[in-house]
Amino acid sequence: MTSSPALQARDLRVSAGAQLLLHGVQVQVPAQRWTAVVGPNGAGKSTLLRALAGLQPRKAWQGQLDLLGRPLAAWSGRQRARALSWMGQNEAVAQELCSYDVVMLGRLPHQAWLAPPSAHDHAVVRQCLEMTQAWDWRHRPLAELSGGERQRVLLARTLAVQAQVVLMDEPLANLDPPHQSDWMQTVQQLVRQGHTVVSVLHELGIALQSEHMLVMQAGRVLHQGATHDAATHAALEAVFDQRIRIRQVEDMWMALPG
Ligand SMILES: Nc1ncnc2c1ncn2[C@@H]1O[C@H](COP(=O)(O)OP(=O)(O)OP(=O)(O)O)[C@@H](O)[C@H]1O
Repeated sequence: MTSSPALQARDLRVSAGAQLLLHGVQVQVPAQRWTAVVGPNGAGKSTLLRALAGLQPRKAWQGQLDLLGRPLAAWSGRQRARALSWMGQNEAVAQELCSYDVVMLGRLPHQAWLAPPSAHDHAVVRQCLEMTQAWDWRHRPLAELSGGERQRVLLARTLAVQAQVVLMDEPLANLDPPHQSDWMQTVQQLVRQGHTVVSVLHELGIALQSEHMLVMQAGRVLHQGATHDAATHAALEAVFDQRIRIRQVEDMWMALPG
């Protein structure tokens, strides 16, 4: 790894009551790269992502978590909200808010207490809604939108933070294939601009286009490394019980039925 990692977990244990969900994992997320977190249902992907985002209650985890080279605890809430943006799975967002206002929530870490949004905030919100092709329904409340439309508004909100590190849990849920492809291009653009992106993905075809991969199973990180390494492909095949095969088809890595 050439520069220091954007996110680092050392001997990270996360528990829920008496149950251990993550068993002392070591993770290094390279800066300015796209990392995909993959593995079967219940492997601990969301649990890990939430911990890296600092969203696990303090009593639920042990170990060390660093964001951009500093312990998470050393960041103020506001600093962290600017440096790291988060898109969760089935997030509770006020359904009565119109899409525009939902995306404006992404600008909160940049605004002074009770200050109205600046012209720049409005420009960023517009740009992000246009990027995810959600501008047309900016006046509609979230409750009225389809699953995919809603997801694109939430993606726009995540982008509106303009954070250095962007974490997304199953961002492709409900997106149709063209919008999945758009999402991938947005991520690649973010990385070209110097951002770090980490996404939990079940869509292995898309995950295989990432640069770095964390392969999880049963609360452990079985493997982490360059997505195109043979060892990463072997780990992927192993965690899915050899029921998939990773093959290159016309210059593109794909997951095929085993
Ligand atoms: N609050 C909780 N209390 C008890 N068990 C939990 C809790 N949160 C998660 N778990 C369990 O921890 C394990 C990992 O859950 P997690 O959501 O991290 O998995 P995942 O890899 O993201 O799964 P999926 O692909 O199905 O979304 C699962 O077995 C889940 O049931």
